[in-house]
Amino acid sequence: MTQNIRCAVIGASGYTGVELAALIARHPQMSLGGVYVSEASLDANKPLSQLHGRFLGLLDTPLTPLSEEAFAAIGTSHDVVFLATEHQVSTQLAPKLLAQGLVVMDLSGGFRFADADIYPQYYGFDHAEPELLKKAVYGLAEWNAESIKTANLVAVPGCYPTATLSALKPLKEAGLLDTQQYPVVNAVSGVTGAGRKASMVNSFCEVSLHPYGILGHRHQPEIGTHLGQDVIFTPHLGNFPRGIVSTVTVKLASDVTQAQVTEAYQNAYAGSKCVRLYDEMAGQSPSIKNVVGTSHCDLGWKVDETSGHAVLVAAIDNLLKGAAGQAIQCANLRFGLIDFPLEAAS
Ligand SMILES: NC(=O)C1=CN([C@@H]2O[C@H](COP(=O)(O)OP(=O)(O)OC[C@H]3O[C@@H](n4cnc5c(N)ncnc54)[C@H](OP(=O)(O)O)[C@@H]3O)[C@@H](O)[C@H]2O)C=CC1
Ligand SMILES: CC(=O)N[C@@H](CCC(=O)OP(=O)(O)O)C(=O)O
Repeated sequence: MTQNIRCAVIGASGYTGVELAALIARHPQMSLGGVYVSEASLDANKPLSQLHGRFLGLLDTPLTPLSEEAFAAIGTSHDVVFLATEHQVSTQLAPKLLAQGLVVMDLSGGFRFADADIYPQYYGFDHAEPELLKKAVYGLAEWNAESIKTANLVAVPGCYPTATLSALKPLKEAGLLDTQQYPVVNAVSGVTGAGRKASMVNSFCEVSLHPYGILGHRHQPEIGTHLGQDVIFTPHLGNFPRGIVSTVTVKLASDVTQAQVTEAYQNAYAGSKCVRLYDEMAGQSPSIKNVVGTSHCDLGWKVDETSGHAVLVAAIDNLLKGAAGQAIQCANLRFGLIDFPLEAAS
């Protein structure tokens, strides 16, 4: 049980960063070291709890501006750095942190593809570290556990891909999907998915419920790449703070039954503390209400054996299983720690 993994969080004032800091502070085998913002941040030196009142008395640590000096010193007092920063910022910071001998858990999309050609089209910049892309491990914790255990750079998946891949992969791996038909993914996210920085798009009076990024969102190739089959993905922004429901319609291979689909899920997630399977026969369905504030991924499914289609449903908290919670799951695997927060009381 004794371990003390020293953790830093860069981007700690943001929505995922503060969740990370809170999880680390409560982790029985981790300690929270530096919490950083950009050098010119308006929030530099403010206590984290001044920005996020929920953590008053729990996270009063001041935010350190990431000067060159502060950056150079991170390696002397930490084992792992969590990057809760924008994609291109992560691609600039990660190589220098790895060179300091640190393990890096990156929450951005900066290292989720081995192929650098994806970046100009879907992220709007040329990737400066194409060789490092090949070394990064995709941190979908239930599916890549063995590789994560030895990785120095983990690319924690996006929130929509976490929910959607968790629903699709058991069927794909069991050979139950019709490979000629694109799975169709419609997902709704709360507004924290867009980050803490104010913008017209995520302002309270502007958000109702609408699709966005139609046929061009960067999570479409992320899901397709890590599934091994292209999909149609349409995200929607909903007027609630946090949580994602992803509803996926698939064409199944010939003669696949409800019982086979159920068996695929049960086999894939046997022993998983994080993934919870809903019993459709009992009339339950995954919902945001049941996962917000937790690192669970709730899954449900129903097969129409006549038409050969199935509808799969996944629900997660975008800031926890969709970001900070999964990053901690990956760090637990990497350092051989207990399964906090799903094992320990939170
Ligand atoms: N929100 C979500 O649901 C999810 C987000 N992600 C990804 O996680 C990352 C963080 O997202 P989120 O928490 O929403 O973002 P936020 O916008 O809420 O926070 C960004 C953080 O980065 C800091 N920052 C900005 N520039 C720098 C810099 N150059 N150096 C150091 N710190 C910097 C900001 O502080 P300041 O500007 O004051 O310096 C702030 O603390 C992003 O890559 C996002 O795509 C992944 C999955 C889900
Ligand atoms: C509601 C909302 O805006 N969500 C974000 C996805 C957040 C996420 O998972 O982020 P990354 O892949 O960027 O790390 C979006 O659609 O861009």
